[in-house]
Amino acid sequence: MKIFKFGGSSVQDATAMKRVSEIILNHSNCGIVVVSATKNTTNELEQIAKSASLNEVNLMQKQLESLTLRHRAIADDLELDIGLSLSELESELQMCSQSILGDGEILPKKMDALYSLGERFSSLILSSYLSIQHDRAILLKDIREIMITNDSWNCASPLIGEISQRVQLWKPAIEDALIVTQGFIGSTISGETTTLGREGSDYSATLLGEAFSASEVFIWTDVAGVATCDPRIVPSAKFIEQLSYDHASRLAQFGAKVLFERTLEPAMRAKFPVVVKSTLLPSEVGSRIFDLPKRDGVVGLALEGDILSIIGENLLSEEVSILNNLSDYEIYKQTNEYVALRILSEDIEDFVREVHSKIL
Ligand SMILES: Nc1ncnc2c1ncn2[C@@H]1O[C@H](COP(=O)(O)OP(=O)(O)O)[C@@H](O)[C@H]1O
Ligand SMILES: N[C@@H](CC(=O)OP(=O)(O)O)C(=O)O
Repeated sequence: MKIFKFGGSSVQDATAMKRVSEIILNHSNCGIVVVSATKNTTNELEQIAKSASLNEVNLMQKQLESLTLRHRAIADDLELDIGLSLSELESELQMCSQSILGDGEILPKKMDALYSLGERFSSLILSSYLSIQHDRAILLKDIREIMITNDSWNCASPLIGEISQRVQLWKPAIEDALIVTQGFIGSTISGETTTLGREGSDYSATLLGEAFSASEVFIWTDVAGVATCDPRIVPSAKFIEQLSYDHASRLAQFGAKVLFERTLEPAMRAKFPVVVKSTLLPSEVGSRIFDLPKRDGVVGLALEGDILSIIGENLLSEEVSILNNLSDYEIYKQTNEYVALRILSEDIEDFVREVHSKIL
């Protein structure tokens, strides 16, 4: 059984949802679909919380209206008859926002309750669309039934033992239906909503992969895999077809936003591959991350603020000496596995392109 995770960019509008449906149709061995909130929704929920906390009621109402209208428009474009279910979520959205009104600050616990609406809207819309497009039974499930975490609001840690017990509840359903559920969100043992950290839906998917002994977890996104650097910064960056868990983890940890930094922990424990693919170009091979033996040399670059990390294996030699020809940086940290530079140049992205062209 495979698990597919679709990020916010992959479900951003009706056209994107149709693409997702097509991909699922072409993969009958997909058993669980994990979905993120539609693109930008989680940021918008943060803006709503901010307006509420500052008691800016009119602004908050405008922001709420725009978010709900956007989701209604996607549902209309897909010709879905889910007005009542959307109304229920909209009421909860109002309630969660009202609960923050005038607080003067955003309490992390209240933010988690509000955050959860993003993934619950997108999963409702996607599952409803899949139900009318597919012959297979489609079941929308609330991941909070099984994704049990501690109460570190906004960046909760999963309770693996608890999750592995709770998945038994879903096992009969998986026999007969394709399950659609939410990434990012979870629940404490006592039933209060938590989240795994911004961008955490990748982690939700691999945690489910571990709990359900999935054969593979696919992360479907807007790029054709993990590249040697963020393609938005370095358009000539190459997609890496095969990567070790360690190298992919390090790229993620040092800023490669394509994967949430803890994504590969469950995959390493349970030893299943994680495949990163593009929803826009599904026929491209993508990147396969597995127990690949390590090879010496540079694997890729990751940028976080003004820190550029060169990731690889046995890096102390020639590769890094190339940097001697460059100015405008200082070595921040250097190990066998990575070299982190603080970029002093005004044009950070230009510096990254230069390093990439010399080193990869
Ligand atoms: N090394 C990298 N390889 C591929 N993409 C990267 C890398 N580093 C950063 N990215 C960025 O990650 C983005 C995909 O992540 P994200 O925006 O979170 O997608 P999603 O909406 O699918 O969750 C890409 O559009 C790309 O700009
Ligand atoms: N919606 C959440 C979780 C997430 O992982 O989103 P995405 O898959 O679009 O990066 C966020 O934006 O933080």
